[in-house]
Amino acid sequence: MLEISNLVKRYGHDEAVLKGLDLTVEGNSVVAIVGASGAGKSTMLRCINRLVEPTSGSIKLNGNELVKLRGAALRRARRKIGMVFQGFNLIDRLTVMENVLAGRLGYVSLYQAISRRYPPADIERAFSLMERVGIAHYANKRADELSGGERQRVGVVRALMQEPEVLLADEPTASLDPRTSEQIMILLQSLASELSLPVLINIHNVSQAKTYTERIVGLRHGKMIFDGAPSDFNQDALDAIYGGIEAPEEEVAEVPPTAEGVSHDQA
Ligand SMILES: Nc1ncnc2c1ncn2[C@@H]1O[C@H](COP(=O)(O)OP(=O)(O)OP(=O)(O)O)[C@@H](O)[C@H]1O
Repeated sequence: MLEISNLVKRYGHDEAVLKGLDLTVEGNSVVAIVGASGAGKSTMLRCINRLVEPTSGSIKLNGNELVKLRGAALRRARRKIGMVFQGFNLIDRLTVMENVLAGRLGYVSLYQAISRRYPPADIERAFSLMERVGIAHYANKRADELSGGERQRVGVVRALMQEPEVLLADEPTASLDPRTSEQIMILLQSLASELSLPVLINIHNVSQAKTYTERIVGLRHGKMIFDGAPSDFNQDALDAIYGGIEAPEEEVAEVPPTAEGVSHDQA
């Protein structure tokens, strides 16, 4: 379980970007974080894995306070936080398997990593996860030979190799075409349930948030102004979050796409 209490982040002397956020996410839940550009979505995710230092507040993962951790304790805690990125963050010249095994870097010794002598259990886990997401046949391909959707599956498997207790996804579908985006959202949804993993997804596409997550958190100027079920995310909520700032283009569609129209083959 992830418990965020009164989280504040101020960059330098500027106005706070996060103004006292409270959010609790249980295992299995897929939560979409929506909000206009600059609302603080990425800052919030980055505070959780401490890529950004929170100014104050508390972030607990399964009871362990993350905010005060330093050095080795912070590195150990970070292993439990998987991250999936918009731009995939793969090493292009390495194979899919090598990229996936990079998810174990927090666990193996420097010697094992440099000599690529990962324990057999890591290799087995890598294959089984790659099979699960449909990329096992690409194990020896260079990462830059894959399509965007395949590359994001590599990114997801690499994050899962960490045996995370929470998965954070920062705009994981923003670089993908609509159909591939939907497949990745379905994959994240299924994995959350299979692995009892809380998943937080920063997403601009409100239609996808409504279709593929079970809870939407809306930020505006660093404050949470909506927290509820997708069915309650109505025009008033949209106006409150985006009113006067921007109209997310996907909301032009009157009817959000439903899961029925999407292939579940690879989910
Ligand atoms: N390293 C930084 N130093 C100073 N200000 C920053 C830094 N990172 C982000 N900000 C500011 O914090 C605010 C929130 O940014 P953040 O990236 O968290 O928003 P966001 O909701 O994720 O936006 P987007 O959807 O465009 O990614 C913005 O005003 C941004 O300029």
